[in-house]
Amino acid sequence: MDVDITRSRVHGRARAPPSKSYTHRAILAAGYSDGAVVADPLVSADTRATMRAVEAFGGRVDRTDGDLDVTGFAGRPGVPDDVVDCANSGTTTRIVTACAALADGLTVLTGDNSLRSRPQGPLLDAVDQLDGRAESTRGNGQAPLVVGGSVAGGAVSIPGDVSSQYITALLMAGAVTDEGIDIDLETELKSAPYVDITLEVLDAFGVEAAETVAGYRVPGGQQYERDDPYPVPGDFSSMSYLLAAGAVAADDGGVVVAGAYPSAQGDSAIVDVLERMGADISWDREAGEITVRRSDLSGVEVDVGDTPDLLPTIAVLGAVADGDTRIVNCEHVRLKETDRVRAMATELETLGAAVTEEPDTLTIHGGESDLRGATVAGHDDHRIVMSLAVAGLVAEGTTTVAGAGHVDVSFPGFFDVLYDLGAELDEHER
Ligand SMILES: O=C(O)C1=C[C@@H](OP(=O)(O)O)[C@@H](O)[C@H](O)C1
Ligand SMILES: C=C(OP(=O)(O)O)C(=O)O
Repeated sequence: MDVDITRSRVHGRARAPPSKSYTHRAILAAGYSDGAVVADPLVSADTRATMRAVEAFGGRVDRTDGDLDVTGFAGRPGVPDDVVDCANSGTTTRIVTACAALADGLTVLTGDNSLRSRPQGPLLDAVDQLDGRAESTRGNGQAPLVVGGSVAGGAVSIPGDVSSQYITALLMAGAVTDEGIDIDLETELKSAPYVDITLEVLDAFGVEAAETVAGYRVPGGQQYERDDPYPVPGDFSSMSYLLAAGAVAADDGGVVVAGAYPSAQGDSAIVDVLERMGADISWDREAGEITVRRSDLSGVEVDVGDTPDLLPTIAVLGAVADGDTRIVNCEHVRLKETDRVRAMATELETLGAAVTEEPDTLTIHGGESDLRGATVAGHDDHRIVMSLAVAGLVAEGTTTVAGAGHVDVSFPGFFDVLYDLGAELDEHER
């Protein structure tokens, strides 16, 4: 599917979808337990991959009244009957790899083209250090993967600058090993708030884990337990597109985004970034509502070490702002569904923006008058698609975003929400 977006104004109220990161963790935590209910989950292509994995390990996931009723495998994942398809989801691949290392037999994991080009080597190496078996079938550190080995716990040393999901995966699996897992970080940890989300979800399921001087430690022999339904908060990465749309294209009362309660999500930093750029934005934390009105934006420097998923949104804001926006510490953002630094540089240039790309920095030399509608590639990446759709609201004429259906990965209904806010858009098959 492609989407044509014509320059238009937006206003009104929208609700953020539930958090993808919390939903993945809650589904797997419930899988590690006897069973639990995940309330108000994100049901999207990525979280469906995690549901499939829990079922492959012997659990069951039923949808009841919008909740997920998960029957768990009680800390003992079975050997799947078939290959586990992680589709486009890096999170699923990592948390399922560590879970598969507990099973008494082998699991084969694969996914789509993008997923099969993402780095898994450090996690495979960690499983190896724990005396498990973890191999890339092509020997290139990428999926398809073969994993197993009844890992009993131990100590691992792992880089922190490739993906925090390796740490999340080891902490979640380590709790049900005999010995627990000690994680020694070889480098600075990127995307660190995502490990905080993991610790929060573990705690909510009665599992203890903590930061140490060298990294993290999770004691073994624990049980995941949760009596009350686990409530998933709203997703700040998804909110970033709606807030950006309000900041660059709102009229009347602006855009109000509901479901914005404080949580461990680093991506709530989008509020601070917009404020620093000069946006008229206010966050009522108790009501869980953020209101943003259109204002003149100025370029700023943003370090995305903790918040890689905000890069496409900030890049578009930078293209509309006056002056330079420097997005620094972004090398790990090249390891996502696509190389998002390169993709945003390419597509913003197609729309007429001036951009300088360096290995670890993306600089956008902004100015709204420069953006002109054009056909841009979505790079089969939900975040590239959604951020370019926001650019389409301000680019002169019509912008066509190709491959727009990928929003299903994290924000199904994104274009309906944008349309309801008043965006002039047309979805069509190619
Ligand atoms: O754990 C998570 O839920 C995520 C961690 C981040 O990845 P990295 O840790 O690989 O940077 C982020 O980009 C991804 O969208 C979700
Ligand atoms: C990178 C992302 O997710 P994952 O790593 O789970 O594919 C994302 O949602 O932007």
